[in-house]
Amino acid sequence: MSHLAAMRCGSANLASLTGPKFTLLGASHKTAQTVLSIPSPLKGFCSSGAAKTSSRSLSTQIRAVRHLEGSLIKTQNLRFAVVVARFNEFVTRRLLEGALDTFKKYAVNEEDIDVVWVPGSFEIGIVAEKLGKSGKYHAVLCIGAVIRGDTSHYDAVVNSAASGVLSAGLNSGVPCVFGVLTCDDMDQAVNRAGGKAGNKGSEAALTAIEMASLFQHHLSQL
Ligand SMILES: Nc1c(NC[C@H](O)[C@H](O)[C@H](O)CO)[nH]c(=O)[nH]c1=O
Ligand SMILES: CC(=O)[C@@H](O)COP(=O)(O)O
Repeated sequence: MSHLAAMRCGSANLASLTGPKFTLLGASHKTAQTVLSIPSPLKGFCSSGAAKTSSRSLSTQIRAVRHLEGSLIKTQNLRFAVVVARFNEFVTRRLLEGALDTFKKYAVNEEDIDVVWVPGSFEIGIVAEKLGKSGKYHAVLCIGAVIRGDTSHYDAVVNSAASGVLSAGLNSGVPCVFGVLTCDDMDQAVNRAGGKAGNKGSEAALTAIEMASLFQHHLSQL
């Protein structure tokens, strides 16, 4: 069912709530129980001819809003690729360590993680896209550290890295997570790679787990 169809169906339900038979306040206890006991999140939510739906099926269509969210617990069968830029390796290695620690903490199997090194952040996108399209991974985590120099080179690398990771995700359909630091100086970078401001590699790994789980457990049948 498309989102549009779901929305149409949703408005049909809303309209029915104002009708004589289906006012919310007038709903019997029995009806409320019926609503709560609908088993599958998708099955029976919307039939093709919403306008022609019978009174009986309408009562089973009034239901709570569904919230779909990735789990940080069911991680055992999730596979990840990590693309890491070697440029500013002093920083990126620490980001990678943070990411691997987090994967371990959340029970991702070591053999389900592949780490791919690239020269710099500019090169991350093309590799992430290839890995995403391989069908071998549930998410691709991209790690790099871009630090401002004297010229506009910084902006070119930052923009390319961000749009490269974004495109990789959109083109492959596999979540590609942006764990690339964009810093004015080395201090800012070190602080975010296990220093005063935490470890952004670790945070990005958590995002990768949540997105992998969301896709695997909720979005794969759409
Ligand atoms: N200056 C930084 C770079 N520059 C290198 C580029 O990423 C790229 O490898 C080169 O232009 C060849 O295509 N990379 C970083 O990751 N961080 C930097 O601060
Ligand atoms: C972000 C960079 O690529 C950086 O190393 C470039 O430094 P510069 O602008 O001084 O050439």
